Amino acid sequence: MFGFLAPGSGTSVLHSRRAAASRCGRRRLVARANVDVTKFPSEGSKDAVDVNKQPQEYVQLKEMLKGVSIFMIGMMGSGKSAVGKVLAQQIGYAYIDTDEVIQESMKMPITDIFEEHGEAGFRQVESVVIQQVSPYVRTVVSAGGGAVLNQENWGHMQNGLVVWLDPSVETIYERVKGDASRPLLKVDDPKAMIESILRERESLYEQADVKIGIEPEEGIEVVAFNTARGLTRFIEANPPKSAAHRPVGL
Ligand SMILES: Nc1ncnc2c1ncn2[C@@H]1O[C@H](COP(=O)(O)OP(=O)(O)OP(=O)(O)O)[C@@H](O)[C@H]1O
Ligand SMILES: O=C(O)C1=C[C@@H](O)[C@@H](O)[C@H](O)C1
Repeated sequence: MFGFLAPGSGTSVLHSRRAAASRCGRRRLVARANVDVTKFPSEGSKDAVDVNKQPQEYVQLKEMLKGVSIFMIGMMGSGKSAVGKVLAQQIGYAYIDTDEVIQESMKMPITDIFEEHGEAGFRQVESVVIQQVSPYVRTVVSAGGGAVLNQENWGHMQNGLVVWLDPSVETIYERVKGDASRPLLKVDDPKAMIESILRERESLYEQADVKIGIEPEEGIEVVAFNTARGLTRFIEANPPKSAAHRPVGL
């Protein structure tokens, strides 16, 4: 059904009423979620590894990053949390998982959030979390698999470097098939669902600064190492513009 156009707005009255109601619901939901990422780790990892035994890639990456944060994106089960934690530990960064912050803030598991507030409600809280973590430095942020769907999230993630972990559909399925914590995969054919979600999001994941392809036999440590190498190469190819190189007057 179409509504009337509100004068000069280009949006229908019906649509704008709905939008106002949804903004109101959004404010209530976000207030209820009481998101406060400052409760989560923001300092470098306490279990920092022995630098003498550390692979050179991590030492080099840490130096080159100069504190810039890293956002891990990718499908459910791609390894964002597992790999993100290892990477954070190796380079002495803090680690934050947006799914964990959301669950803690809403005091319920993700499946319940989806049931009670729908995927849209979950996405709203997710965006608030991403916005709150975006100014952090020296942090590896594991973003939810669907965080890439929201354009504003991309704006916030541009404060750091974005890494896409990209295993095959088969590998993802093998990792998540026994796990009931992912509401989008509670369907008759989860593998077909993974395929369909990936198809829908692939062009968004492609926007990452660094893409890490993952072979089935590559364990978490190997992928973390490859991620460090990928980031190092990216920074070498795209060195940050230093103040000295900026045109005078800007
Ligand atoms: N390279 C790997 N080799 C073997 N197992 C892995 C690898 N990467 C991740 N896993 C395992 O796969 C499962 C899913 O990984 P993880 O939770 O890190 O994915 P995720 O991308 O954070 O998923 P979600 O977005 O759904 O939270 C975990 O049991 C993890 O230990
Ligand atoms: O890919 C997704 O849309 C999701 C991934 C998980 O990280 C959770 O954020 C949630 O289950 C939704």
